Amino acid sequence: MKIAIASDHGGYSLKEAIKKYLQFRNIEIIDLGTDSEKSVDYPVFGRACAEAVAKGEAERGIVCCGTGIGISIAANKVKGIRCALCTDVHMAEMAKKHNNANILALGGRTTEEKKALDIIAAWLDTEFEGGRHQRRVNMLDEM
Ligand SMILES: O=C(CO)[C@H](O)[C@H](O)[C@H](O)COP(=O)(O)O
Repeated sequence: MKIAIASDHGGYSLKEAIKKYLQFRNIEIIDLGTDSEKSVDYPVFGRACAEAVAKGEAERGIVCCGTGIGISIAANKVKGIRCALCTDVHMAEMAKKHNNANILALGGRTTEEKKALDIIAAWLDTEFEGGRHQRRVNMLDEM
């Protein structure tokens, strides 16, 4: 599996920790920036990650900003993207089971690192349930 990852300055430190975790799991990474804690604009990075997933350059994406809110809004503007901002493991499981979220958003200033990695593990290791949820995902993708 290949995962595209991007953040603004508020999510930079968490992004770097996530990269180490994904490497530990032998997951290939496309790092779309940012490269430091210097202030940047989250829409640029949310869009870059979303476009990489929408074009099939990566199967999934992870985006981080201070809260995860702004960068998830940006990612969800790209057609075909279902970006879920998750603040606990249950939300991450449901984001995959019911929504088949192809991008996960996390807050670098709101979710501590260990919890963020648990959330990522849940999202990666949970299967989409399909069935009635596929119908609803299809409706989302037509919007
Ligand atoms: O987009 C956000 C909130 O919805 C993110 O938290 C940003 O990282 C945040 O807005 C950046 O704020 P800063 O004061 O410019 O560091």
